Amino acid sequence: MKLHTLLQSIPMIQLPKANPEILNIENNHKNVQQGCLFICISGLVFDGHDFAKEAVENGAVAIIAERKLDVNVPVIIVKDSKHTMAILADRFYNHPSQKFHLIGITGTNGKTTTSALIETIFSNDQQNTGLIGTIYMKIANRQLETKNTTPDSLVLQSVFDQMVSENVDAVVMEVSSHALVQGRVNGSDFDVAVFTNLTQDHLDYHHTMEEYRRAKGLLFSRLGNTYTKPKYAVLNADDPATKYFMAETAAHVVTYGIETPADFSASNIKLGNTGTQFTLHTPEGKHEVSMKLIGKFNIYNVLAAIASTFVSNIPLSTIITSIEGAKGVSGRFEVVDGGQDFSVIVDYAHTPDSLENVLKTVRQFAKKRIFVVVGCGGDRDPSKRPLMADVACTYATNPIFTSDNPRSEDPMAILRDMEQGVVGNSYEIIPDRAEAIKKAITSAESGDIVLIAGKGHETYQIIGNKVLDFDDKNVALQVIKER
Ligand SMILES: CC(=O)N[C@H]1[C@@H](OP(=O)(O)OP(=O)(O)OC[C@H]2O[C@@H](n3ccc(=O)[nH]c3=O)[C@H](O)[C@@H]2O)O[C@H](CO)[C@@H](O)[C@@H]1O[C@H](C)C(=O)N[C@@H](C)C(=O)N[C@H](CCC(=O)O)C(=O)O
Ligand SMILES: Nc1ncnc2c1ncn2[C@@H]1O[C@H](COP(=O)(O)OP(=O)(O)OP(=O)(O)O)[C@@H](O)[C@H]1O
Ligand SMILES: N[C@H](CCC[C@H](N)C(=O)O)C(=O)O
Ligand SMILES: [Mg+2]
Repeated sequence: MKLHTLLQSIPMIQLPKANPEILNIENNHKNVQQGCLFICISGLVFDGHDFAKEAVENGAVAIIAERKLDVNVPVIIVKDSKHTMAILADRFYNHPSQKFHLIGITGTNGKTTTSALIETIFSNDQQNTGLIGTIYMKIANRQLETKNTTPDSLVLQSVFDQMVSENVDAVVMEVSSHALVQGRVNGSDFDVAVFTNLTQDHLDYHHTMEEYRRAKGLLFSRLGNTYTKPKYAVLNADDPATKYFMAETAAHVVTYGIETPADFSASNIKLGNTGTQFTLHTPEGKHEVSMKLIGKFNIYNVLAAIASTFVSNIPLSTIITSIEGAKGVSGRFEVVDGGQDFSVIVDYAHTPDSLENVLKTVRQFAKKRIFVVVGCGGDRDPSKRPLMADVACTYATNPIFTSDNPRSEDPMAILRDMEQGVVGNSYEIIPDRAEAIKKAITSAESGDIVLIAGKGHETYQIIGNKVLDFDDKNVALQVIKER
């Protein structure tokens, strides 16, 4: 595409005389090749403007920047290069998200689980699907690795483009609050926006819960109806933030809930340790549902998935059959069975609310002791550390505090932050995660439960800037074998 054609999507800019063919767009100078448009982003760690010269040496034929640069290719000055990048990427790939049905999910917990359920429902409706989220991206039958839960706009639009090429009908994606603030999804044409819940996380980045809520709200405030294409905001009626999102959105509001009257709700809930039953209420009547997913929190995820696929015109019978057959997601309340006579569960709870939900669920079935192995991520919201430690001590009989991706922080300093939340309860500190898991599993006896929280599907432990192989499930299985 010619530079001038691409730049038509940006208002009030000074068009350069030169009009080179743009073969690709890049924001990391290391990836720049001949014919690229290089976009300078001032990030939190680096300033892309510092790499403009190297980008030109690598073959950049034009540059988008927020200030003048001394380079021998055209420089187009914009107010906000991150925002511009999203708009240009959408234009470069010819507006791919307008060519399929796009569902975006935001919320503190439950995004990955709900997106997996939605993807299963669309697949069972014989639709070709795409998925973008924490664990992986999927284009039809191809899986790709992800760096972020929501990729930056260049990666996102390029993946959307590949989805269009592979005739994908419906795409479900997790939309993180970081992504909304950083404009990673600007230019993406969502048809359905889903809200799971809002509880404390990421205050290192958003500072206050109000700011965090405002970030999540961007998914709904940018969603507006048009005559030809209705848009839906699927909101959790039981969460107080829903009132705020309702006021923000121009889309049709569809609600789900358990405690508060809603368009989609659940009653007669029976929570078991191998499955869950409930009566589902929908605008098309009520149905008995029996599913394998465990815990009240998963009823919320299921209701969100049911509501968003219902408004996407999937028959209710297909939706219910899919929910009843759904197996759950890797590292989310995943049972580790090495033939032992006590339960071992690996779960991705890494916020106070998710840890509380999952421990409350475990308590409902616990006959004897509950061991919980838990840590808190380094370079992430430090204010959740004492809260998570308090939750662990409140609901588990044998809490063991350990490390969970300490990153650049001293693991002991993170553990000391956790200890601040504990008053009077006993706990153990074992900084080495493998040792902590070993201690819990070797101490457990028949009828006990061991919950290993925080890393779920992750296959690494980040210590300093080293990414070491580490998998809670494998470590647990190994210890069970050696017992
Ligand atoms: C704090 C944060 O969100 N950072 C994100 C942000 O990075 P940044 O703006 O700081 O970028 P930077 O590294 O300073 O680089 C600035 C510019 O210089 C360029 N550069 C940099 C170095 C170089 O040698 N050459 C070069 O050209 C970079 O390509 C970039 O364009 O933009 C990048 C691209 O979108 C993200 O990958 C990066 O995520 C980092 C890795 C991260 O850890 N983010 C986490 C907190 C995050 O985003 N999490 C949410 C999930 C939360 C949840 O699920 O609850 C997510 O969506 O993943
Ligand atoms: N609806 C829910 N409400 C509260 N907690 C939940 C809910 N669903 C899942 N959880 C808990 O949160 C953990 C993470 O779930 P999931 O991966 O689906 O959320 P996520 O929003 O994608 O998280 P992340 O933002 O880290 O990617 C689960 O392992 C479980 O402990
Ligand atoms: N999306 C979350 C994942 C946290 C997972 C936990 N294992 C950690 O490293 O803190 C985050 O980036 O905060
Ligand atoms: Mg996720």
